[in-house]
Amino acid sequence: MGDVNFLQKAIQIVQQATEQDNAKNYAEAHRLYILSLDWFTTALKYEKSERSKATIKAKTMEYLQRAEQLKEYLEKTKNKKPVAAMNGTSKPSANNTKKGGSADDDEDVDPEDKKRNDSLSSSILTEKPNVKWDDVAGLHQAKEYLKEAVIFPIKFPQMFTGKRKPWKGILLYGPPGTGKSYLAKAVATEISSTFFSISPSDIVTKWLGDSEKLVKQLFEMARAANNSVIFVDEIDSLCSSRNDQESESSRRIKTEFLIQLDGVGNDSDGVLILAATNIPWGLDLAIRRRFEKRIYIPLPDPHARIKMFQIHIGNTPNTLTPQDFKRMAEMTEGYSGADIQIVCKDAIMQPIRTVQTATHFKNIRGPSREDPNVIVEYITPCSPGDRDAMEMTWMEIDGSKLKEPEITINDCVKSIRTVKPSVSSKDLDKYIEFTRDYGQEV
Ligand SMILES: Nc1ncnc2c1ncn2[C@@H]1O[C@H](COP(=O)(O)OP(=O)(O)OP(=O)(O)O)[C@@H](O)[C@H]1O
Repeated sequence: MGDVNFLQKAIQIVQQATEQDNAKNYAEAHRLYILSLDWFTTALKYEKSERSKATIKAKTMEYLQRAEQLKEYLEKTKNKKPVAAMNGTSKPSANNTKKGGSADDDEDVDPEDKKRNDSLSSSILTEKPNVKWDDVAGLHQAKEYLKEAVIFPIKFPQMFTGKRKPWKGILLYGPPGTGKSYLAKAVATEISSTFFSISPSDIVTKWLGDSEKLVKQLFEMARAANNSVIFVDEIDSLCSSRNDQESESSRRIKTEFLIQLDGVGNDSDGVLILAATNIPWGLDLAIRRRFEKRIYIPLPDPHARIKMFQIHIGNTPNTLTPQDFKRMAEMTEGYSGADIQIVCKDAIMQPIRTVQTATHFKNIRGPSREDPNVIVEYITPCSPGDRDAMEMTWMEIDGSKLKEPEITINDCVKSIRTVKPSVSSKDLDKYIEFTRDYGQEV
């Protein structure tokens, strides 16, 4: 789905949210506002125009604030505190109560609370993705830092006594698609202890109440689990720099994060906070300072790009040579890991397109899929001029007889030409500047 669709989808949902808001269906309006934020955030990632990005960001902030207003209203209503009904604008209007407009539906104490808590706990508790260190191409120094920060303290606790303490907070930052979340998944896979993975929507969406209590609960769980990692993806959405537009709820979440990051009043030993952002300059300064290690995750170098092509083409049948991989790496200067993954996914589909568009096929012999020692007959696409060419289409072929063509360098070159890099050199300058001032080159 192209980025234009992401934006259209976001606008469509937020229109529904506004309709529900105006109809005073505040719970549904809140849900739709939050849902639209996910789509706006995704559209933002793929948006190239700075002007459009600024507009999307402003609208996203506006809808987030409205969602938080509704959340606070719903929370207060739920707790039976009389409050002015939302008048559909961004602020509750005092005169609404004069009109008897207060929508204080007398709900009983909401039995859903516990269910929300449980569902939230399950959504943020341990996940064990199957990503090995070797699946992450390049980023050797970042991997070493993460092993030093996470693996060593668990494997060799005796080394971390007295003044030698494990790192408490590591911030991974860099352009979109460079492997920050992928590295976190590798950490989750490689460590034996508990890995908590949360995204901003977990904190804001699923809890119609004080999100900061959730942040506190999360850290308490992590401390109880001992030697655990909390991974916060897109932390800039939760802890952006202070501004007078931010809502009360955002302020409370940030304050709670600060308290927990400092381990104030709690023994937070054994908890590592790993966070990722592609907007490090948007982070609240106090939050940024509490991440002792700030590691820049850059675009991959040619060697890492070769490795990425090998990882993402994998064992799909292909005729690629080491020279071909080198050539693809040279052609993809400025591509992120995510861009290369998309190139590989497209290249892997090329043989399917060859079969779909072929007008001639021929018989070949090859090892059986069931038993490579047995040679069987297959049928595969060929050019019309081929000596054994038979004019037919794929619809006339018996499924198991088809031998799809192998991926060739031409397939890959065609895919590279259709997939453009998602990071501009202007974006890179901002990361280089941030790294010079606050970060660590790896
Ligand atoms: N270093 C890498 N090695 C192998 N694959 C990679 C690497 N970096 C990115 N990828 C591929 O790109 C996909 C997206 O990467 P990832 O989600 O880690 O990006 P990110 O840096 O977290 O991006 P964002 O900031 O947009 O969240 C991964 O699932 C993986 O398939």
